[in-house]
Amino acid sequence: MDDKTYDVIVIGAGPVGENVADRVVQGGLSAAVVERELVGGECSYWACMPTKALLRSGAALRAARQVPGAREAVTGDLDVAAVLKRRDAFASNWRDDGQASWLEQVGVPLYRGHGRVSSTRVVEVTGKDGSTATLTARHAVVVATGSGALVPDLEGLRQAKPWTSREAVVTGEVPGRLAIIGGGVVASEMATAFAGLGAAVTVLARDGVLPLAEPFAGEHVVKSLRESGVSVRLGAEAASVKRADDGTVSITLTNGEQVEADELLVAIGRTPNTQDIGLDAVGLTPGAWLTVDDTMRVVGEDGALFDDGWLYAAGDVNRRVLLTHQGKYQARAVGDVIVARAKNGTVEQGRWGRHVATSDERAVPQVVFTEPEVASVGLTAAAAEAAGLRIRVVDYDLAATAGSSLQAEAYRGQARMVVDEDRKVIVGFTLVGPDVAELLHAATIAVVGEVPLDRLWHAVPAFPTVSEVWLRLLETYGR
Ligand SMILES: Cc1cc2nc3c(=O)[nH]c(=O)nc-3n(C[C@H](O)[C@H](O)[C@H](O)COP(=O)(O)OP(=O)(O)OC[C@H]3O[C@@H](n4cnc5c(N)ncnc54)[C@H](O)[C@@H]3O)c2cc1C
Ligand SMILES: NC(=O)c1ccc[n+]([C@@H]2O[C@H](COP(=O)([O-])OP(=O)(O)OC[C@H]3O[C@@H](n4cnc5c(N)ncnc54)[C@H](O)[C@@H]3O)[C@@H](O)[C@H]2O)c1
Repeated sequence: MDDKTYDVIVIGAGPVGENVADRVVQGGLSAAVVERELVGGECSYWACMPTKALLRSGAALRAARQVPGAREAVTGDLDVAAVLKRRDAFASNWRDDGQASWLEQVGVPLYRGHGRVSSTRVVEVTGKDGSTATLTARHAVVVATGSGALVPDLEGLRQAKPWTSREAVVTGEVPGRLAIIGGGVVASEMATAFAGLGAAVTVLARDGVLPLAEPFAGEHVVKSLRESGVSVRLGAEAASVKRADDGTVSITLTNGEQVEADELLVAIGRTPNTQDIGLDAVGLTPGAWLTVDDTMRVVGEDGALFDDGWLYAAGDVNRRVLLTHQGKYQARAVGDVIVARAKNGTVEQGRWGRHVATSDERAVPQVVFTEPEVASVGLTAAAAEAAGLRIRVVDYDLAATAGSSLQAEAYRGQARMVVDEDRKVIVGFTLVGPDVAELLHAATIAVVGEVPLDRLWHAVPAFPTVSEVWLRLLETYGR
């Protein structure tokens, strides 16, 4: 490999890193990207895309079974081999040719290898063949190295070789019995997917299911998982794990009970990929999340700007929001602000300015692709109260709209809007129900746009759609 100088060096070509580089180049600077694995990162090959492919066939089957006429046409269960094949295709068969050639097209050189910061604005790249390159940045280095699965220090757990989300996502076989430690997003989605694929699933949800969402979201998901045969053990905490010679995994709970399974998935959150990226070489702490200011520049433990501001961190690694779309939103802001600073342009860093990721604070949309789906944006009622807002909570039964009754028999769901009473705007919105994912963006626009409730009365939902819930919520709130 050769030694080169670029305006910007990005470490990590996940969804965030590749977008930072693209934006920088669009702004007229040069950028290079360093990637140790596959261009496209976790999201493309081990997370968003393949997991949603694993979930979609089951959702389509359930939807057909809920509509008379279609129901009669469905005679069998999921074709597991076909589902896994579709999953493989959505993970591009774990080949990154497509995304690597996109980088080439947009004019971003790719350095394949492990990147480490070695000194101010300098990144050393070590290729798999041991070759090295020294890349120097004129303006900025952006760390976009993402995160990996967190595996806790539980007695016997590592020796039992548990699955993390990666092994669950790539599996070629559906285990007969799958136990899951965790009750968050990964645990809920993978319980839904593997139950649909025929596994007997046990969820050990120490802190409940989807504890950060509105409480009714977790309740709906638990009810539905249980109806599909999943054993959901709320409050159950694993104390130790042992894998027997025949492959059986035994999980001993803190109350002494035992749960047996053929595979164990650990899904309790993420850890930053900062252990071995040279942070120690510049006086930062390896293995820690990188804290940033509003323009994604790394700050020290005291909150002061790190050095002269040459080091940025975007995406999972800065822990602001661990979601692809928010990371890419940060990437657009970071790419643009680096260009602005390099050209001595104006930095728009006020609230909702071009160079800051204001939505990260209170307007993050997320869809959990469980059955039913959970789609939310902004603050839950509890979070809004904790933030000191004077709120009113408005709930509506999603099944009571004409659109939902047409969509499916025995449709179950709920909607909640959280209104800031002082400003009469929506600060949080949650929808739970089949196929609510595509309803979310209207709520995101209402929250980000801080659209006054008075004006929302003029946004008339089409009849007969599930979106009519917007009108029902306003009517419930009163005019
Ligand atoms: C199972 C699962 C499902 C998910 N589903 C969704 C979803 O449906 N929707 C959603 O929005 N989010 C989802 N997420 C979250 C999403 O995957 C992440 O938020 C997103 O991938 C973060 O992007 P990133 O670019 O910051 O990091 P990553 O995608 O982790 O990419 C980081 C890249 O940096 C590379 N890298 C790391 N260290 C180095 C180094 N030293 N040198 C060179 N390269 C390096 C890595 O190889 C990787 O390619 C899911 C996560 C999981 C685990
Ligand atoms: N559809 C999506 O948007 C999607 C899908 C999957 C993952 N993701 C993202 O990926 C990230 C990781 O997901 P995740 O589910 O691993 O993390 P998470 O933070 O969503 O959930 C982890 C859960 O594990 C529990 N927990 C923590 N420590 C534990 C312990 N020692 N024992 C038992 N339970 C414990 C927590 O209370 C929490 O409920 C999340 O930030 C999520 O947003 C998003």
